[in-house]
Amino acid sequence: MTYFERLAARSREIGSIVCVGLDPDYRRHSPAEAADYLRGIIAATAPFAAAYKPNLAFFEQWGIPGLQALERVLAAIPAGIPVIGDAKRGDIGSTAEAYARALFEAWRFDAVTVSPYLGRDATEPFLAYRDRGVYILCRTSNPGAAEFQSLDLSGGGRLFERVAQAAASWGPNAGLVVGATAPAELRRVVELAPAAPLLIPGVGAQGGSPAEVVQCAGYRPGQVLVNASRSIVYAGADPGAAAAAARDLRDALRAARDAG
Ligand SMILES: O=C(O)c1cc(=O)[nH]c(=O)n1[C@@H]1O[C@H](COP(=O)(O)O)[C@@H](O)[C@H]1O
Repeated sequence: MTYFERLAARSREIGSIVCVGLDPDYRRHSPAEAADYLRGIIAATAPFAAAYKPNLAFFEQWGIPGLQALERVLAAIPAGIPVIGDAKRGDIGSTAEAYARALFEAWRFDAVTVSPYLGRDATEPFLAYRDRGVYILCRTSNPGAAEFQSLDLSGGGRLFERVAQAAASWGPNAGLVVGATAPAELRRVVELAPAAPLLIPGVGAQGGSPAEVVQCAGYRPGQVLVNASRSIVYAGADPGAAAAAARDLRDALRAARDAG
């Protein structure tokens, strides 16, 4: 089975399109404590998690002990729950090959995030792993996202629109990252690339609306995956609060589906 088939199966099995982001805050823990803490979060949130998404930066910030923590976190994720390695890589082909080997073979992620900025050849080493998923940054969730991504390409639409059209045709295992904080752009991406699977971060701490996400992108297991990190992992004092936050997000997305 491909990554997107596995994700769809997991999403349907548990009735959730929630991705739980695993981004430890260095101010709160040592790397070893972070691993213990996140293992507790995983145990508590697994019933609601269609996927997990550790962002590598939050582990790399500690150096080697952080990578050891990541190894322990990944080992705690139950088999059958896909894991996205959020690394946002992008480089010339030979370097991209090394990145792809690192993420898919050494770390064994089911999917990764990559930047389209270097062009198709730089994403091919990732897309060559046909059973894995490759989410290409299209319209990000940050306040300055429009600075480049919304630039008009004289007659060719805006840059993120071009990325949506191009990346969607790069291979059956290519998906797009579109932030929940930009609902109009999300709707436009779905118009331009209706078959492209979407990873949608930006609800929770960044303020995006789960209901708007479903209104713009639909509720499509495997094709639409909505990530929240801080608002789940640090929802409260114990893993029970994280479980409640993940469940609430699952329910908000379902309610939007049922209302539509
Ligand atoms: O690729 C991503 O996942 C990503 C893309 C984007 O446009 N915005 C975005 O927030 N992310 C990541 O999604 C996570 C969001 O975290 P919270 O804001 O804590 O929910 C972080 O790991 C971000 O790096």
